[in-house]
Amino acid sequence: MPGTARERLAELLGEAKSPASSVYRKLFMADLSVAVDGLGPLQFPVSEEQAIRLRGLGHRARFGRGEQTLTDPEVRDTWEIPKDLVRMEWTDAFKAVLEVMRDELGLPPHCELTPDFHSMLVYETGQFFVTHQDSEKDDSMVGTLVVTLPSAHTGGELLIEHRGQTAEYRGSKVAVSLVAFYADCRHQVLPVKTGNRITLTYNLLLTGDSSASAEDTLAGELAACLDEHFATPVTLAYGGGQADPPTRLAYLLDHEYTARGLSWSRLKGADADRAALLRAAADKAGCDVVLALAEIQETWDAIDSDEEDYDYDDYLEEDSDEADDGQYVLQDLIDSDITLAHWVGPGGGQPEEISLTLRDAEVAATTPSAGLTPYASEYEGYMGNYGNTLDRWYRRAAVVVWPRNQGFANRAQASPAWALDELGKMIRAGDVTNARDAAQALVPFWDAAVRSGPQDELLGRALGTVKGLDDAETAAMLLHPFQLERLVPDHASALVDLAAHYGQTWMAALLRDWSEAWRPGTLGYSPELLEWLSGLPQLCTALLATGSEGVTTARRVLDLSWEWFAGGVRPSLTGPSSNGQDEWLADLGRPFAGILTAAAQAGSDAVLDDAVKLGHADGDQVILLVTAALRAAGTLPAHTGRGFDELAVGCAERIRSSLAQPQRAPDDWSIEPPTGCACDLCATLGAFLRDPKRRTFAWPLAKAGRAHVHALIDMAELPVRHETRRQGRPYTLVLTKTEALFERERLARTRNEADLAWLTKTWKIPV
Ligand SMILES: O=C(O)CCC(=O)C(=O)O
Ligand SMILES: [Fe+2]
Repeated sequence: MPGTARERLAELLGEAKSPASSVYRKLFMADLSVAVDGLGPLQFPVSEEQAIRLRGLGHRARFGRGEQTLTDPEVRDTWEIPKDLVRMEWTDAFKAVLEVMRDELGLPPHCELTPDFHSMLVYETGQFFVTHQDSEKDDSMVGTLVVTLPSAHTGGELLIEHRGQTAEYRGSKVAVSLVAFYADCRHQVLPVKTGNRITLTYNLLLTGDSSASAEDTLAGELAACLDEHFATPVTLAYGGGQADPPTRLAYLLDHEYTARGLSWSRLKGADADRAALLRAAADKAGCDVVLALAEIQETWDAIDSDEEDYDYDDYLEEDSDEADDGQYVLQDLIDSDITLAHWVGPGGGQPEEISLTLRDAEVAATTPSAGLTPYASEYEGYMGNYGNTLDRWYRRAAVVVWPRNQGFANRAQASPAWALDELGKMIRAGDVTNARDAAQALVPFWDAAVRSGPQDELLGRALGTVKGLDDAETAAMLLHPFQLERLVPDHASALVDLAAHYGQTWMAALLRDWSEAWRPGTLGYSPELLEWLSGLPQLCTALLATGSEGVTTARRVLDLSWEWFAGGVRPSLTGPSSNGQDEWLADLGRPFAGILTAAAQAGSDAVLDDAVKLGHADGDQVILLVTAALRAAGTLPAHTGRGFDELAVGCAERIRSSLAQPQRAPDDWSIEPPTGCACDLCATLGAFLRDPKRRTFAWPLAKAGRAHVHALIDMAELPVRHETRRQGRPYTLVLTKTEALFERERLARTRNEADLAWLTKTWKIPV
């Protein structure tokens, strides 16, 4: 068999026929003769007359319930012919049929199924036997064989249940029917509707060694595939060389399951047999198994089949995202993503929520996902990178196998919270060396695993755990994937404990590491981070409450916060303003106030001084930022005044001088041009904007030029209307200065007056 170990494994599991639990065969009438004392040989098909005479020899059949043997025609209504009156003779065909049945029941070839005659039964019209299970009368009894003699009758079907499925068997008028079933199957005989149903029942005994069954052999082959899989380095795509052997194998089952319905005992159809085989194989290979739920997304290059028949259907279907999946023809698989989202251990129980993204080399499946029905799909028309794509989502159960000694790493990757708890347990048990070793096993995937999980919750656990490792480097490694803005007041004491344990240099490096992702200029894009800055006073209060190590730690947090905030805001304080930017600056008031308040609490003089300095920045924009911060200060826990007072004074001064500027004359149409571009077009534009007399400008300009000018005007929100007159070549761009120029300045003045009044009143600034 060619291919990788995991491909062979999938193929073996696909071919494995699950053994039947009941089987049926027919023999010729000539293969059996039955003689009954007092009646002579039976003629096949058994006539009504012979059946009546046969009944005459019998008695009501009993049935077993617990220790008792009862007769109750409500439960079992049939005639039993005393067994010592009956003699059967079979041809060799009987033995051959028993061998076939043995194979189909999944029993090993070197064993023998021996029939042990049990009873002869006659069901006359109306008689039956309700659902029951046969008692195993002998240690070697594995099942029952029911032989229905040829006779004309209807009804009297033998129903046999197994794993929620029911098989139905009927007798024949012209043949001997044989049904064999395992002793654990519940079964019943439905009422006979016409005629007589006559059966011989046998206990089926199994002799010979059944330990090396076919299943056993298959499990051995599968185990060999697992051994090879876990020992073979992975060949990376695109000539990327070789990587370590895989640490897990996820075999995808074929049915869809919900997280709640995920259970070893509720697997459907062939899934149950395959899972059982794989478990047996894993056991042989020294591996552990879990049953997981896989979320699968596949992106296919696809053709809309409607587009193929342009002439006919094109007009029928509007373009739509809602994919009628069957309408598309799949071409190539562009991308596939398989993530395990839940799992249950080998012993079952509640599914645990996890998250583990699998690599291709870790997945095997007998049925590719494309051969199943997705639970959702979405079609996207031509997007540039690819042609048309069809996204499909599947949810499949998976049996996940890993070598026993890789159990910790596998579970840890799927659930970092679990890993931290386990480390904690080892530490508490005094097993620190082991805990350190286990932590080292996390290195290859720890960052990615933490970053894809619920970081807020994890950080608390991590802070509480790493001190006990008593190893600065390992502790730093475990904390590395987190971000500074995940810190909340509840973490304060654990964090300060670490500073005390590993030293302030270690803490400084950790905090810097945590703010590494705060790239300059990302200020505008992180509402979450701005919210965190606004909450700094609470965090600092908690840190300061822990004592002097807490003060140092709080100051470090503030230094980093201020460095990033000031770096982000400074470039926006100079240059021309726009409405969008004004709004943004006003939104920064709360985080600014948060930093200042916390800095005052922690006595971070450097931060406070620098903030006051920022308040003196050139440009009127700073007024917006500072007044927003001062207004926000009212909503923060009592500020100490230091910093805020100086800012308030500076701001009031600033507003006064702005108001003292002469107002724009009614005929002054000059506009301050945007900075930043030094091209010829911008020079021409600038000259027009600055000119107090010119209101309109008809500018013949080719398309690219017009686009550049449009963009500039829109971005700087200049009070200038732009229209393109589509006449002549090139077209003419017509620019017109609008009344908004005066309106905006009037508004700014009104706002400044209001702010000044508020400042002088609330911040007690001398008028
Ligand atoms: O008569 C049959 O088909 C089955 C009888 C039976 O279930 C029994 O004897 O236990
Ligand atoms: Fe039975």
